[in-house]
Amino acid sequence: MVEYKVAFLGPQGTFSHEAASLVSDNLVSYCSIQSVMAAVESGECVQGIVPIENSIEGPVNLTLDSLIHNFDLKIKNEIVIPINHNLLAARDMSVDEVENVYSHSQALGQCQPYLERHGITAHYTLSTAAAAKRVAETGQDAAIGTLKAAELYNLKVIDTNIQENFNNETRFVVLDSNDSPITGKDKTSISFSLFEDKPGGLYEILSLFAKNDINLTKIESRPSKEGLGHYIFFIDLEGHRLDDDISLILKDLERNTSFFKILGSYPIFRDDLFK
Ligand SMILES: O=C(O)C(=O)C[C@]1(C(=O)O)C=C[C@@H](O)C=C1
Repeated sequence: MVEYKVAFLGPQGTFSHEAASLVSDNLVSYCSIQSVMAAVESGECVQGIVPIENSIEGPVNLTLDSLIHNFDLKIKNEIVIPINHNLLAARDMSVDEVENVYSHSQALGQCQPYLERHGITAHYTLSTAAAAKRVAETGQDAAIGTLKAAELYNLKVIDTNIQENFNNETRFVVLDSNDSPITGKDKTSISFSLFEDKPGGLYEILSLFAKNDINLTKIESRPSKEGLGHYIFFIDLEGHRLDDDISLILKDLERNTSFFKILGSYPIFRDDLFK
């Protein structure tokens, strides 16, 4: 456990809080993903924990976009935790009495079939715990959130495990001003844009990894915000940016792309990493 301050998406009782608790006891809550990142960039906190992807809903776009366009932070670690969603309300009621539910967009997405089945209307909040807090304060409607949030905000648990499937996991990243040294079991996250839209453009880049037997664990694209048809690609690969073969490929990639940013090298998540 580290002593320095670590920022997380709050308030208390979010899934980000659960992930951040694995890293530190000295946690500070912020109300948005951008304010977590700003706290690390300004030095207010040494590290920040933000969600980056979910096994049902996919990428957390705000995290990807902010890492590219707004902040210069490095990924120091990844944390994967199982996500079980619960329906919470201020009083005991049956699911069929619930008409409106509040939660984070990712959580609402992960529970969408359940909400549809019960005819419940979804409303967004900045986090699951912000929704729980709102329901506790107004005494109205329901929230989707953690059991910890039910305990903290004194809410009744109306239903449990309401997500679409039982293998729901979210991957969080620990952001810092530096990434991690080589451990031998690492991953590297990079992002880049192609010079031009031409046949085989992305294939040429990907073939650099294939030829060197480097396994890619994720590929994603986001609009570059320069107009339709312009994209930024995000790739996670196995290995460290300082490994000999990977550092050569990354240099080659930098020369052959119009935009290139290394988001960081970090140990591949294992359950025992933070114990
Ligand atoms: O609102 C929370 O509890 C969060 O920590 C955010 C978040 C996310 O953005 O993905 C984290 C995990 C779950 O996937 C749902 C919501």
